[in-house]
Amino acid sequence: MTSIPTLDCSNIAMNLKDEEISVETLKEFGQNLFESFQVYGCAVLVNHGVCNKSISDAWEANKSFNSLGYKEKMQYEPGQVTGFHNMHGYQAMGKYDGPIDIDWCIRESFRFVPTRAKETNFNPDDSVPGYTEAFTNLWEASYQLAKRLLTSLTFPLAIKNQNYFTELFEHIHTQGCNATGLRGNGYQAVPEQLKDDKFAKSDRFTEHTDKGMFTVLYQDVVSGLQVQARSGAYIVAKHVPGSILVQVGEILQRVTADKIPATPHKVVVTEEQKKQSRHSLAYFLFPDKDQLLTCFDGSDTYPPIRTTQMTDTPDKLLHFEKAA
Ligand SMILES: O=C(O)CCC(=O)C(=O)O
Ligand SMILES: [Fe+2]
Repeated sequence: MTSIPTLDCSNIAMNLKDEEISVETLKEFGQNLFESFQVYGCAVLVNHGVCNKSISDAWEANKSFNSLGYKEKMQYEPGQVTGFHNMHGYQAMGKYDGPIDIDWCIRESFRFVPTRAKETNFNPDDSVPGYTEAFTNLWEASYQLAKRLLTSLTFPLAIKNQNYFTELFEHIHTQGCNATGLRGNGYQAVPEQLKDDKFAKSDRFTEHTDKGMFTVLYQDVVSGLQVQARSGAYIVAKHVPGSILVQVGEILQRVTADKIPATPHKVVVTEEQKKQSRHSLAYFLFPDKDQLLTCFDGSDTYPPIRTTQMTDTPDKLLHFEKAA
């Protein structure tokens, strides 16, 4: 069975400063990343130089948070918020509310936005000491990686300005201006009493495309993620120790006028995996909330739209209305 290409990032790794990487090196990497996106919609990155401790600290914080009781987690649920960029906190999705008295949901997540963390009470440090610091660190490390990858993608698209994409999130560190978040996902093991329940038999995460520019995903040894290649076939995203998976989001598809299409993916579960919980960390990079998104090639493949129109309109079809 085909597998997702593994890209060796040693030459562009995060322990290297920008000035230590030649244009030729970045160009070659960008071409490989682009080709992987073209065929598979994603790429597995190894030797990326994102600090192991940042990954493991956030990983442990996420696991500890997911293992808390439902009532405790709900203290960090922000309720209704105005605007996606303000969404920071816990969300239980697919909560079981059948005849058996049990606290169980298919997927739960904590969406962490550092600038929001500074101004809200929805930070779980009382329950998981060090949570905010760990999530802030991995959020920042993922941002640095994402910037380098986006700079490399300007070459295969023949964009002269190497900062073309990175200029879309100049206000990423300013409160209230940007929705970029690190989401800690948790999929609980299916309780024995629910094993024949229709609800408990469904996928852990139904097929979807992510909305952002792209997603930087830190995966579990408990697999289940499948990614749709451009051929239409679903490919199993195996866990490669120490690796990072990058996937294309809807906004990158839009601004590249379909040159890099968004990647459908889902998380399925086998009978064996149902006995195990699963965790993942997904970093979603968004342009600034008021940024006007236009097609990079000046074409009118899609009409200009602001980031908030993409993030705050639930109907995905609207996002992909072609220009008349
Ligand atoms: O858990 C995973 O591996 C995938 C998560 C995902 O697709 C998402 O958070 O959007
Ligand atoms: Fe996703």
